[in-house]
Amino acid sequence: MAVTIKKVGVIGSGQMGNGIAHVAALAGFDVVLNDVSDERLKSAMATINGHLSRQVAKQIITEDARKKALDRITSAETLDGLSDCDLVIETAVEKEEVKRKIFHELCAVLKPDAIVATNSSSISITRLAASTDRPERFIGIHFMNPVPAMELVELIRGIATDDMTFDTAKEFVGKLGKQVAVSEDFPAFIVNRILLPMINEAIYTLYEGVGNVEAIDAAMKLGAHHPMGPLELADFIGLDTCLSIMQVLHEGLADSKYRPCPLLVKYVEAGWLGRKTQRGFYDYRGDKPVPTR
Ligand SMILES: CC(=O)CC(=O)SCCNC(=O)CCNC(=O)[C@H](O)C(C)(C)COP(=O)(O)OP(=O)(O)OC[C@H]1O[C@@H](n2cnc3c(N)ncnc32)[C@H](O)[C@@H]1OP(=O)(O)O
Ligand SMILES: NC(=O)C1=CN([C@@H]2O[C@H](COP(=O)(O)OP(=O)(O)OC[C@H]3O[C@@H](n4cnc5c(N)ncnc54)[C@H](OP(=O)(O)O)[C@@H]3O)[C@@H](O)[C@H]2O)C=CC1
Repeated sequence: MAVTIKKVGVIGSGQMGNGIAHVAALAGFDVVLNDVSDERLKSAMATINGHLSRQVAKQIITEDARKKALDRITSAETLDGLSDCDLVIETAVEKEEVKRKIFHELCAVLKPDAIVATNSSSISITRLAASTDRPERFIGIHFMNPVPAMELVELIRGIATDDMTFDTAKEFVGKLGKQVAVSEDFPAFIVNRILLPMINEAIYTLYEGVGNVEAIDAAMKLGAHHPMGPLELADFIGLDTCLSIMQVLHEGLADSKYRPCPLLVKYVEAGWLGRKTQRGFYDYRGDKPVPTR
């Protein structure tokens, strides 16, 4: 049986964190948003306001709903501010050691009956659960990017996740107006097991000179009706996140077909992480994106 969720904590206020805070506040939940710096939190609040305002302009929500949603979000620079949340969703960077450290610190201050979730794109839910004091109350709630626009959320149980936690997470996702797909706890789950090898292959296609950035993206947009080309989508997801997911697939499934393309590694090493750093397969610093290869 599900328990009632009223207050939701979100750890990490990047593109996924601000999207999750946005949809949760709009659905009537109180939200506490946490990040490592005040500057990050201020920028996330401005982004959320911008996205809500766009929804007002498109008459998807009312001005009153925008104001009420913003009022429901508070920010917290430390994890202490999340202590009385009923559900905490971790959505910091896709690095296992960072997530484990967060869970260790969070569990020390969080009320014992609260549910802890991760928005990880790929990492074992069972392994992350083992770094908490409550593996039975731990679950993967994997949102898609951009959160306000995408209909799907994957739910992933770890080996110890109990039925109450699963039912509560399912009910929570339903209240956000999203559909659930249940995935077993395998590397990268369902969507990224399929999507990321396609993106990695597009990067190999570029690396081997089969086509340039423009040709590859046009081919998949016009030839396969994808809403974004694979390289544009990689920049949108974040090349650091794409590389981490490929590494989890490669290590977790021990199959060379998941080898991250060396060109993806090179872009990440250069700090060209896509839209969030203004440069990736496209350069976003001008009026319109310009391919970098
Ligand atoms: C990596 C992982 O772990 C898993 C993943 O998320 S993989 C990535 C999955 N996502 C995708 O594949 C996205 C593919 N792209 C698309 O579907 C579309 O290009 C898109 C929905 C992003 C934009 O669609 P579009 O028709 O070009 O733009 P537009 O009409 O302006 O926007 C459609 C909606 O998206 C919203 N949106 C667009 N970009 C947004 C952003 N960056 N942040 C928040 N919302 C955004 C708009 O507000 C709009 O919502 P409303 O209808 O509620 O106003
Ligand atoms: N991008 C995508 O398309 C999707 C991503 N995800 C997953 O969501 C998570 C976040 O991704 P995304 O939002 O794209 O990443 P971003 O890089 O946009 O945001 C991550 C945020 O977390 C912050 N952060 C880092 N360490 C901590 C910490 N210890 N405590 C609190 N905040 C911290 C970062 O701050 P700073 O930058 O200062 O380090 C940054 O603000 C990842 O696990 C990713 O795999 C899931 C679905 C889709």
